[in-house]
Amino acid sequence: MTDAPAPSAVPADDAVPRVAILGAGGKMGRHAVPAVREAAGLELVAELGSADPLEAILDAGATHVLDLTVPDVSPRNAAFAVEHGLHTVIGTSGWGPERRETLAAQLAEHPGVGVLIAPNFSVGSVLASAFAAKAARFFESVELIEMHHPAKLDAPSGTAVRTAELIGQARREAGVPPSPDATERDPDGSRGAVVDGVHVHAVRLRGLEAHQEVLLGGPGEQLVVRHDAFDRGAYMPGIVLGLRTVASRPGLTYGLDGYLDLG
Ligand SMILES: NC(=O)C1=CN([C@@H]2O[C@H](COP(=O)(O)OP(=O)(O)OC[C@H]3O[C@@H](n4cnc5c(N)ncnc54)[C@H](OP(=O)(O)O)[C@@H]3O)[C@@H](O)[C@H]2O)C=CC1
Ligand SMILES: O=C(O)C1=N[C@H](C(=O)O)C[C@H](O)C1
Repeated sequence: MTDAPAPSAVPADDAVPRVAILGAGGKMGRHAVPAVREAAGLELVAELGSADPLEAILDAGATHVLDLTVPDVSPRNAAFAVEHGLHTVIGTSGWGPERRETLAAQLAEHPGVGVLIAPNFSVGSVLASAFAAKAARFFESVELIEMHHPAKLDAPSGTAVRTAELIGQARREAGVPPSPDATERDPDGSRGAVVDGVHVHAVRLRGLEAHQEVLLGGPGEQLVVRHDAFDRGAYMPGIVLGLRTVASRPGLTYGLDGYLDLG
């Protein structure tokens, strides 16, 4: 089984994170269960699904929660975990600014509790988003295409939103004007969603897993930053890293890049 890609201290025995996985029977959960079970310095104490009460987390003596559920229930799960002083790693999508603000406010009342919201656990994806953000100020135009399997519940993807936010911030800080666009008429929304000034297009296609392209355009040239996740194994090292690290980072961390030394 894969292990964490970046160095992170394996805690002493008395501080071994005791992990409850919410959504253990889902596509992500089914990979995360063996990954957590086999990771040095982590103990898996509960595998929970939608039929289980959240109190089962406490009954199992968990110190950490890994949320891999659905956008509608993830905020309720996180609020329960924080209320009970449990460090929490969230992979579920749908954590927009309002939800993050609410959670940060709750965390302020529970100093010492750490929460990581990781829109993407894949180190390659996190790097692709960082590269795109770094490049964004050098190009007039930027648009994003995210492509996923058709079972995905939300659009645009959490990764696309996070990437667009990073790009938007980089362009704002550099004083880059909006991408040029002469569109006058778009009754059917063909130009996609606009997230932080970035047009985001979502594709749902049988055969795909999780893919993203950031298109950056300047006079006479294009740079494409693309990432492909072919298998959910791509996310497991990031999950293990998150679980090993979250207790040492009180408060809210948004993005696995917060735990990676990207410079
Ligand atoms: N951050 C990242 O790197 C990644 C994030 N994701 C995100 O993770 C989430 C899960 O994805 P995926 O595994 O593909 O989705 P699935 O639909 O396969 O699984 C979701 C699981 O959530 C469970 N669930 C629903 N409600 C509850 C509840 N109240 N308590 C506990 N469990 C519940 C369901 O359990 P049951 O079967 O019992 O109903 C189901 O097994 C999505 O939001 C997805 O976008 C996906 C890939 C990577
Ligand atoms: O649902 C998925 O599959 C994925 N969801 C996450 C997202 O919304 O960004 C991460 C990855 O894209 C796979």
